[in-house]
Amino acid sequence: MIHLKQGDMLAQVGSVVACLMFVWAMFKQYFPYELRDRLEKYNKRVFTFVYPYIQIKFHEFTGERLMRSEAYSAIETYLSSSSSMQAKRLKAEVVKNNQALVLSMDDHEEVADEFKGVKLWWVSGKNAFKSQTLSFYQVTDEKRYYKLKFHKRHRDLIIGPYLNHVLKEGRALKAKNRQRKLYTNNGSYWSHVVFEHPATFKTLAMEPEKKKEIMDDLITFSQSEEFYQRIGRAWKRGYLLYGPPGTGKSTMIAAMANLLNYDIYDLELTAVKDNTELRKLLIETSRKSIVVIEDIDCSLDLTGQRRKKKEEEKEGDEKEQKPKLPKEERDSKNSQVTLSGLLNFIDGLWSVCGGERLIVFTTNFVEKLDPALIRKGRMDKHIELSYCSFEAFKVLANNYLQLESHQLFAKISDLLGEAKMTPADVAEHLMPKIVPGNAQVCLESLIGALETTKEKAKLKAEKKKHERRKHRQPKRKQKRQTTRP
Ligand SMILES: Nc1ncnc2c1ncn2[C@@H]1O[C@H](COP(=O)(O)OP(=O)(O)OP(=O)(O)O)[C@@H](O)[C@H]1O
Ligand SMILES: [Mg+2]
Repeated sequence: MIHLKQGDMLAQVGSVVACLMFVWAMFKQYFPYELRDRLEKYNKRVFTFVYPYIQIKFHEFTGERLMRSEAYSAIETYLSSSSSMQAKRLKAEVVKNNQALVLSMDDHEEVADEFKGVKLWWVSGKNAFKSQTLSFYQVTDEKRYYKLKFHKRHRDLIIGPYLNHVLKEGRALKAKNRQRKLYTNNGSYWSHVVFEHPATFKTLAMEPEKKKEIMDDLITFSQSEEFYQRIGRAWKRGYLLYGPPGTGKSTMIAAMANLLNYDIYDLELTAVKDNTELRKLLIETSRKSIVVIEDIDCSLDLTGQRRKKKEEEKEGDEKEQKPKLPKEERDSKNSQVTLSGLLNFIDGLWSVCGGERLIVFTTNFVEKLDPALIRKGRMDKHIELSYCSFEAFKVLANNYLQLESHQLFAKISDLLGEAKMTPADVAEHLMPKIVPGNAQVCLESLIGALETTKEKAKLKAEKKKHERRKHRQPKRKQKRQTTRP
C-alpha cells in the first residue's frame, strides 16, 4: 500500500464540482424551460468529465435494526495493516484477551491502496447528528463510514475482484485476531465465555496416523470454500465421535477449535423448546463455528420420534381423508425438537447462512443412534475414540512426564494390549503426585493399575463363562426329559 496526496486533490475537485451543482440546482428555475432541459442533459456529462471518479460508501450500521455491518468491520480490519503505516492519527484496540494490539485509522484520515496496478483511496469519515431523545446532556449520534474512491475506468475490477479481496482478507485477519468463544444455550439464547481450552492435536493421545488423517481432513475442509461453492453444497462437515467415557471426545472438539480457530457452540438440545427455537439458535452461530451436541443419544428421544412419526403416518394412511387439525393445534402438539427438525437443519439450513461450519455429535453408544442421523453426507466422518493404545500412551507420557522412552515402557506396552484402560484413567496415574516429576513412581503406579484391571477382566470373563454354562445345563436336562418316552 502507498500513500498519495492525489486523494486530497480529488476531494477538492469533487467539492468544487459539488458547489457548481448546488448553484445550478438553485438557479435552474430562472432559465427558460427548453434551455434548462438541454443544460440538464449536458450537466451530467460535464460532471463525469471533470470528476471521473466513483465513490462507494460503507456505513458502520446498516438495516432497519442498525446492525453493525460485516463489510465495514472487514474493511476496518483490512485497512488496519496499511493505516498503521500511512495514517497520522490512529485508533488502538486490544484484542485476543489483552495479548495483541490492533491499530486502525482515526476519523477523517485517508490511506491509499493498490490492486493489480490500479490505485485507489480509502477515507474514514463520520456524520454527527443531534439525538432526538430528551436529555439534560446533549447527546450526539455518530455514524461512521469508509469511502472508497477510484477512477471510473476501473469500475469492474474494483467492484468485483478488489472488494472481494478486501472482504476476504479482512475476515481472515479478524478471525486470526479475535478472541474465540464458547457458547452455551439457555433455552433459545446463547451466552458465552472466552474459550481458552489448552487441548491441541499435539497433546491428544491417539495413534499418529489416525491423528494426521483427522487433521488433514479438517484443514482440507477449512480451505475448500471454492470447492463447496463449485459443487453447490453448503460449506459444512459433520463429525461423529464415539467411544467409551474418558477416551477424549470432548478433548478432541477443543483441539479441533484450536486448530481451525473456530468458536464452539455447545448446543443443549433438551433446553430447546421446539424446531423453531432450534432454527433460531443455529442461524445465530458465527461464520466459523463448531456446533456440538454432546451425548446425542441422551439429548432427546431422537431415535424413537422418527419411528413414532412413521407409525403415525401409517395410521394416517389407513384412516384416509380424516379432517386436518387447525395449524396452531398441530404445532402445539409437535412443540419439541424432532429428529426431522434436526435433520432438516443439518441438510438445508446452513446452505443459506454462508461461512464454514462443523457439526459434531458425540455418543458413548453409537449403535443406539438412528442410522438416518449418522449416514454419510450428514455425519461425513465417523471417528472411534477407544481405550488407550501404546502409541496413545506415549503421547501422554510425553505430555505429563516429558518422557520419550523408559525401561518400563515395554511392560506397559504388553499390559495395554491385555487390559482396557481409557486415556483419562492412564493420565490420572501419570500426574506426579508423590514426588513431582518422579516418572518411575508414576509408571509403576500405572503398571499396578493395569495389572489390577487385567485381573478383574479375567475374573469377570470366568464368571460370565460359568454363568453361561449354568444357564445351559437346566435347558439340556429339560430337553432330555421331554424327549424320553
Ligand atoms: N485421547 C486423549 N488425549 C489426551 N487426554 C485425554 C484423552 N482422553 C481423555 N483425556 C483426558 O481425560 C479427560 C476426560 O476426557 P474427555 O472429557 O475428553 O472424555 P470424553 O470422551 O469426552 O468422555 P465422556 O464420554 O464422558 O464425555 C480429559 O480432561 C483429558 O485430560
Ligand atoms: Mg465428553
